[in-house]
Amino acid sequence: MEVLHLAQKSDFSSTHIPLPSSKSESNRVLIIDALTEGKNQISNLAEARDTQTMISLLKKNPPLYDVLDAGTTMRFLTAYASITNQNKVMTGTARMCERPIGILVDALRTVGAEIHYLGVEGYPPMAIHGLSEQKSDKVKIRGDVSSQYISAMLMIAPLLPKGLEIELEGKVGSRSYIEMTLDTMSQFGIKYTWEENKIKVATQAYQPTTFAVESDWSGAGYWFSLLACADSGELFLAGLKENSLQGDAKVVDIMAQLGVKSTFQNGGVLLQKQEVTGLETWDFTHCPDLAQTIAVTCAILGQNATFTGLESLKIKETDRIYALQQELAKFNADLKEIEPEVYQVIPSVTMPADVKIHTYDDHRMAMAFMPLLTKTRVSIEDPSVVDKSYPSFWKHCQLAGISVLNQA
Ligand SMILES: O=C(O)C1=C[C@@H](OP(=O)(O)O)[C@@H](O)[C@H](O)C1
Ligand SMILES: C=C(OP(=O)(O)O)C(=O)O
Repeated sequence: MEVLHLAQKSDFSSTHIPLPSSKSESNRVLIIDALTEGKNQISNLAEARDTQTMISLLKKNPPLYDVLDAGTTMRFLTAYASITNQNKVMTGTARMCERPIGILVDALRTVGAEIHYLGVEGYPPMAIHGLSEQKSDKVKIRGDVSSQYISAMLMIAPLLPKGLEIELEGKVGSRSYIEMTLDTMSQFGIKYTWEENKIKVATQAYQPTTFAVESDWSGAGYWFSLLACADSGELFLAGLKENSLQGDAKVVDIMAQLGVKSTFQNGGVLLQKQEVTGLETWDFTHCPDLAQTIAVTCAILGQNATFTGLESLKIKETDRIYALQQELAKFNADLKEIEPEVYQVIPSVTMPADVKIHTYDDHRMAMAFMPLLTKTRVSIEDPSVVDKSYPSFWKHCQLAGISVLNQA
């Protein structure tokens, strides 16, 4: 297995990081663009594998949509293939076939799509035979498993002959991603209402528009974390906006408590060190992709923070709770469940002279543990795992002056 060695370093003076674009925004505009038959001017699409897979599947339109490990690509294309009345087989990596999709399939079947499971009920692979007639204009979707099912239904809603009312049932997680979907749809001229737990979208046409994808706030988080853990320095993150569509922009507020000051300027954010005030508790329900980043930062900084809202982490690229516990233990830290669904970060008291991080086929495991290099020598197994969202991540580490040594 390939392993990357990162030398210890703790000063990052004036580095400019040309962040990659957001894969979440990219995958939404690609679906909307396909539904408006490509009359839009879209720029800054993500280099992320999840987005490149979406581009290639939409362009080549093969009978088998193999999305690899991309959750949004799987969920959004399942709805897209249904509304465009195509016969498709949807599949992905072994892990993708363990990530549930039954809630979306049930919603699509309710509106009239014909979908069959080819393996285990409720999970990919599935065969889609399209949606020839709309059976219902109302669906109920539980909100506590994945918001991607709701986003997928929302993006096809304007094209349904009778429009769609989605009733969100129970607790709604990753709400910021539903808002991102609706905000993006608005930019393409779509009107909707969201009152209490009902979102209504009438039949209407997407209007061609110009859309520039913003840099990725989830990817930005690793640089905030690096500076939080460093002794000194300054980093500039390019292409981030103060009024972002992305919920992970919350990292600004979290990191303000963990010693990083953010100043929006020159089309990006300047990060500077400031005093750590301490992060006591944080609810990650609406920004789950920041959880690994903040857990590792707290473990390194000696912060006993309490985390909630981690329920969805177990069904992502890997079981991220288990993966975090295993890897934090390598430098004597932990993420301990102190009561059901309440976790406490137990920080490291003694740091080994080197730590080897296993990455569990999860890009965020590789990137979240990178800041450990401020305290010790780090090696990262299977470093190309970052390609899912941030293929230039290790090059950007080199830009920051980190010595990165690749070994087979
Ligand atoms: O809609 C999106 O772009 C995403 C929604 C979130 O997933 P869940 O809704 O499954 O939590 C997030 O974790 C994922 O990285 C991207
Ligand atoms: C969970 C993620 O992605 P997805 O669900 O789209 O595979 C992620 O990028 O952290």
